[in-house]
Amino acid sequence: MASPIKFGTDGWRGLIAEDFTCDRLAEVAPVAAQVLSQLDTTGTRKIIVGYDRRFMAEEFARVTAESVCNFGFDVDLADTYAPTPAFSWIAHDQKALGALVITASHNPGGYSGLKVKGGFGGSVSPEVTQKIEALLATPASFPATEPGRLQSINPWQTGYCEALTAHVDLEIIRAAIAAGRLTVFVDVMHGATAGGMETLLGVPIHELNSHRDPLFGGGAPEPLPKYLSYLCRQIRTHQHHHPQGLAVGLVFDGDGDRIAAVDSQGNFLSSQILIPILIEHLVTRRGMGGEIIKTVSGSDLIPRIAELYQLPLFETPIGYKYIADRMLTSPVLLGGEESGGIGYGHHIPERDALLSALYLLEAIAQSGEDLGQLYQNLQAQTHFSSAYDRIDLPLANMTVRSQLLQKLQTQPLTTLAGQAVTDCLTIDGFKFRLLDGSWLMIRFSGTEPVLRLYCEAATLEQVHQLLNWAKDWATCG
Ligand SMILES: O=P(O)(O)OC[C@H]1O[C@H](O)[C@H](O)[C@@H](O)[C@@H]1O
Repeated sequence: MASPIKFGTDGWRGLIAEDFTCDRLAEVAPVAAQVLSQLDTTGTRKIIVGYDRRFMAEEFARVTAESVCNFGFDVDLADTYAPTPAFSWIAHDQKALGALVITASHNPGGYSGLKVKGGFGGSVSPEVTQKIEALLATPASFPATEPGRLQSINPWQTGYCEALTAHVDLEIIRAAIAAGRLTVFVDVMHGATAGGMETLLGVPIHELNSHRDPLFGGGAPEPLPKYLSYLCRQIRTHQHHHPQGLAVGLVFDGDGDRIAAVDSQGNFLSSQILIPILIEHLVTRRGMGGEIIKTVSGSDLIPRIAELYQLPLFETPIGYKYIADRMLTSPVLLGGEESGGIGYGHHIPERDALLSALYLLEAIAQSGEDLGQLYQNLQAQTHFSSAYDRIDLPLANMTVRSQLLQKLQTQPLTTLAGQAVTDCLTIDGFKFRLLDGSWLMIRFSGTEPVLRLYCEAATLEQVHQLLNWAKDWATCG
């Protein structure tokens, strides 16, 4: 039986042909458009419809566009895939009501989804998605109107690419590539950023996993080390043969709003490391400032970097919508998430992996230093070094979920792997601080049926010890 239509951490996701069907989409999309129009004060009727490279993405986008059009909205329907942030940018640039994007982001190939972006250029707030859910539960009949107009657009030719490249010194990046000082590998994970970096840079780069594969090689288009062994090997081999230059690997998720990287030694760098590197770059080489936003699962290095550069810090639950909300009211430099979403107050209130990639290339080209080296410099400056990892435990069913939640609520953990808990933060999930400064967080995903276990400690050994403890706690009843 299909699951009820629920909006999670970002959008409505579902298994294709089971939960996520054309019929249900044709119901949800016009309601989402109506709710977006209720927020509008300008009188526009324009909605942008975009999609990623998943199974049937074009067909789902057409159903979305036509169903929305039938309710009197004017639709700009993408004629090809593009990253989700491109559609957020277009919605903002075109002063549209918002964008409806067919994507299940980083989820495995069986899933599709619908992300709802506001005309301000980012994810709508939980109040908005709750309103959509409420209207779906009690279908109100919307007044009949003349159908709107439907036109197609090429999302790559809307000004989005120029908006990104305007933020960086393209010439210095191109010169470093041309001189062999910098070699760029990009793993697009078969997703919607395919071709994107080459379009932006205007010079050839090494793009991996470019072809469309709706099964994502049997994994998921999520920038995690377990999917990146091929990229790491390519980089190590390249560096071995070209030791005089620096190589970098940039990795994007299925819809281009998350990023990770690999340094020239083939080491994986998650956004826990990239966020500090990007803050340092924007502050020291670009002379920028503003507030830093992190989610509760962000590394402890982030507050230390904020302190180093005397930047205010703000912490939110997980979900970029909370960061976007804050960006709309405060002068924010950067807002970033553990899962790889990083965005900038001077762009749109949305994560944008391509812009982060450009900034990272600029940081390497300007400093002449490898990403791994830039990270080590920051560790030395803040006198803080740590290791981080996350485990995602599949949940057999909703009963297991509620049992675990009840256990967390009724039997508070006071020690963890033999260490005393000094604090428990419940902004989102349960984040336990331990006596030695390490932390472990237990939280249910809002996008897939998994329990996430997050941990940061002084060494990777300690991280794995704590994660194994948590895994046993979660699985041993
Ligand atoms: O941990 P989850 O609830 O699955 O969320 C993981 C991620 O999902 C989506 O991509 C959201 O847009 C992100 O903001 C969030 O970090």
